[in-house]
Amino acid sequence: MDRSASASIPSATANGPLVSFPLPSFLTPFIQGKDFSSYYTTAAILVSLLILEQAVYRYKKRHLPGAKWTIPIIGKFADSMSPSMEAYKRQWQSGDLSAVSVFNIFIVMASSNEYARKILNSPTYAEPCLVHSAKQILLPENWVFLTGKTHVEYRRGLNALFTRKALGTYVPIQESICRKHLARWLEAAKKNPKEAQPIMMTARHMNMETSLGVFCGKHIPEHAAEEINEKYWAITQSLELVNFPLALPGTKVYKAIQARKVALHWLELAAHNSKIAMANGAEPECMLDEWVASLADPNYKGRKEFSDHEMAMVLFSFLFASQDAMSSGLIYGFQHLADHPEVMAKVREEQERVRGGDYNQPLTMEMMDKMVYLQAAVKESMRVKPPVLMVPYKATRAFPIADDYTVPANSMVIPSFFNSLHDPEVYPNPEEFVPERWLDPEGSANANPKNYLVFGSGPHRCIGLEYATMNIALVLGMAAAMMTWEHEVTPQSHLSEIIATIFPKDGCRLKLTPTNHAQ
Ligand code: HEM
Repeated sequence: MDRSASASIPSATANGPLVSFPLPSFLTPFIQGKDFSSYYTTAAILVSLLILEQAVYRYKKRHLPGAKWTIPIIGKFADSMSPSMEAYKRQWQSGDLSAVSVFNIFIVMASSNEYARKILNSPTYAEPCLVHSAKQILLPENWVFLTGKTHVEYRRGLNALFTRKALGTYVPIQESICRKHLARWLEAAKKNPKEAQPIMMTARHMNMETSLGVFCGKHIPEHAAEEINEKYWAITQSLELVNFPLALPGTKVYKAIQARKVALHWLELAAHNSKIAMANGAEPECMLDEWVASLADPNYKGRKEFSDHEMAMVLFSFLFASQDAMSSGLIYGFQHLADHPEVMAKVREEQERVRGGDYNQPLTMEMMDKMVYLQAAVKESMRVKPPVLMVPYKATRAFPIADDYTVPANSMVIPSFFNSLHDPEVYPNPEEFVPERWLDPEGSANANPKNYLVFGSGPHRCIGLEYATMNIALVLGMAAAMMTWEHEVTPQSHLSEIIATIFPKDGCRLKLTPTNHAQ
């Protein structure tokens, strides 16, 4: 071994190791010309760090269920790259609270209703942290990252966009876009009437156009909605728990950032156009108009000035929060109705009754209110297959979540909704799709609203929940009027793919046939 070069390294490490032992010959090429002692030092530091990593993990985990040792450095990274329902269920069933570590981020999963709700309703201890890439995609100044009082105040101003009056303004936009898309689906089905087609991407496309139509009305051109839709898939794909840290060209986060730039460009333009239209005395026709009108209302208390960029960021946060969740809810809605012909028949009967046999009559909020059975079916569909399985929060300080366990400060703490929504005490036969359970006001489902965590709970509870439920009902009701659909069940139909939200693994393959009411 050539140690002659040792004189050239700093004196503090030049004296060689305290204990020497023979080195395997395969290592010698790597240490040619280097001071051997530095390798011992480096190795000792590395081993100490790895031991420390395990000790810290064990110290934080205490008695919680979870692996006794964490995989050095990466932890359960591989699992987080390819999440599966089965693995999640195992985790949730391992305990009301359980522990994992990914890249040294210590994570506490909360699966019971009590603990999930406690996290969502303890803003002094925990705040949403979304996925790792969210700040790069949404921009750090986006309102969704506000916390505490500033968040509450900002959000209060946005409530004007989801009042019953505002929702009523959106119904005609939703209806016309829905009719247009379903007619397109039927046109495409005509070319190959015997073959089922997956609705995964076509349903996403309809949702995107509906959202942009509702948010921006005529202030955004149709081709912009096409462009945003085309690029948006890059954003969905970037929503992994942990991403490659640098947004270098070619990475998923880089592509998502490019997609956001396109979306923000069009949304800013729409905000600008809405302000001009409202200043010229137009009636509100979309969400932006409702917002501008609410700011001009003399009774409105709160901040009155929002730049085009700020408005665009709010709309983009809505798109970000809704595109995947709404698509998941809608696609499972189609699948559940097709798999339960007895429910489908009741939905059709209700459509006939509420529309009085006139399928050209424009839909209104009052008509939507009368579709009680359809609404129960939508609620039940999202209970059985909750679009959002869990929401990552961060413990902003030591969080005494249970008598015998405190979540260490800066840990991730993840309330999971599945067990609450599948609690057999509240929802007997929880795996079964039974809309009737929502029709009995005294029944256990309605008596335990705290279990229905589809939209979260507490200060960050979904702001768009009424709109989302109404939109899914509107599309399914319209589809029930315009077509029949048959589900081609494959071995993958009842397995869930997790891409930010959950989807049937085969994309939900449907064979569509027009009814007499499809124009
Ligand atoms: C089926 C569709 C949807 C589902 C299942 C869903 C679910 C959720 C969930 C679970 C949360 C987190 C709640 C919490 O932390 O407690 C959330 C938050 C949020 N959702 Fe939704 N959502 C849906 C549609 C929408 C729509 C249509 C919009 C807007 C138009 C929207 C806007 C938001 C926003 C802005 C937040 C964050 C609220 C805040 O931090 O204050 N969501 N949603």
